[in-house]
Amino acid sequence: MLFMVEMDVNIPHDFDPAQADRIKAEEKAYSQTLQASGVWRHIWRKAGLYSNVSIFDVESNAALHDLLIALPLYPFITMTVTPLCRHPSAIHEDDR
Ligand SMILES: O=C(O)C[C@H]1C=CC(=O)O1
Repeated sequence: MLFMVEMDVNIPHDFDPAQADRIKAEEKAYSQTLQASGVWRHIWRKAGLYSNVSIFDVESNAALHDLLIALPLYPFITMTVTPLCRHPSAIHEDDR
């Protein structure tokens, strides 16, 4: 099942910068592990924003939920989740 997830990150200005850097490093490692596994198919920065748009390929809504709430930055992220399905004009076989 494919989902588009838009993540807007908002770390409070008074949050300890060293702690923020540690959480960001954990987030990067977590994200790259999931990308390598194929579950986190795409991640794009929204230009000019501390936001991304990502595509996940997971087995179920519950699997996506578990994956998202485990994000180290989760407490600082506002998310919008959109289920996706294959477009009838798509030409790439993996767009499903
Ligand atoms: O920077 C972000 O967009 C937030 C988050 C998502 C993946 C990652 O490495 O950081």
